Amino acid sequence: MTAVALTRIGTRASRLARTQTQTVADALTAAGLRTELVPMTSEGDRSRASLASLGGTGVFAAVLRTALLAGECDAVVHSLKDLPTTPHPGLVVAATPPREDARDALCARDGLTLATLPAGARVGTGSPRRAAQLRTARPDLEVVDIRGNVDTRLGFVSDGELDAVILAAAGLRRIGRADAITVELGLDTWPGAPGQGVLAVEIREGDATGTPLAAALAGIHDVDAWAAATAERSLLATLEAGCAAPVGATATVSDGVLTVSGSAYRPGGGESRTATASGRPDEAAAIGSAVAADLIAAGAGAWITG
Ligand SMILES: NCc1[nH]cc(CCC(=O)O)c1CC(=O)O
Repeated sequence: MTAVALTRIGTRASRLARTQTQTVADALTAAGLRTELVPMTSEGDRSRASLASLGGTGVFAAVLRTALLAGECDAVVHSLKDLPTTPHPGLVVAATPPREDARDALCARDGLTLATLPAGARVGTGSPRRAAQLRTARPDLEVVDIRGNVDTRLGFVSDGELDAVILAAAGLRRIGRADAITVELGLDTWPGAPGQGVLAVEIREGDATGTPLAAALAGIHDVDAWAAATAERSLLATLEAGCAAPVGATATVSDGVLTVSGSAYRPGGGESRTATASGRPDEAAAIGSAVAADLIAAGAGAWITG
């Protein structure tokens, strides 16, 4: 009798990370693998310092990737929007399951909306994109820079310190806190981060072909989520921007056509540019960079590097 090898899946300790990783583990178990979660703490979780001072994009992913390469686990699950756009040597994203909600959500006290928040209301976010979108939509609000996991951020509203926070709808749904959402912000006027709502399962390159793990991951891979994420991330990479850039992107596949829209915001608010293109899903990367080139041509470059 041959025992099924154990697949160890590394995860950060936050409730969101554990829930996301468990979802993937359950799907792999259903596909016949034996799985086990291996919790890890990243510098991004330990520290309250700004993300930029910790090294920016990728601080959350770094510990998991090191453990994966060291053989301490066999797979890791990332929120794709937190993953740098440059591939990591020796590792591959082997699966993106079907996308969750790509929208941002306003979580406000007393059921308030973006339109009904009173002038001067304090709205928390640590994201330069969300801050710029807020300053553009409602220059009369006070944007407050916050850090912390999803529960910590929601706590700022329930304890009265803030009037609202903006979070990803996907994360709130995954941890069962959709009840905190007062408004889902429409992607047309409020695009989310490139890759938002998409999970990425990363494994060692050497395990990517001919293994039971690769076969099981192929079974949970969603080609539309992959095409959309590829286009959005290519847009970000062409802008030479990271997850902290004031850039939103939204791509969808419908009737075999991939449509990609990107928006860049002046960090202080008041101005933005949007560009759109469409084509075949297998041209996702090229379409994403074409949209980025249009944004640069329209003058958005200064907001990203400056
Ligand atoms: N940067 C933190 C982060 N990374 C992924 C998610 C939510 C899940 C997702 O977008 O897939 C969140 C929380 C948030 O932005 O509210």
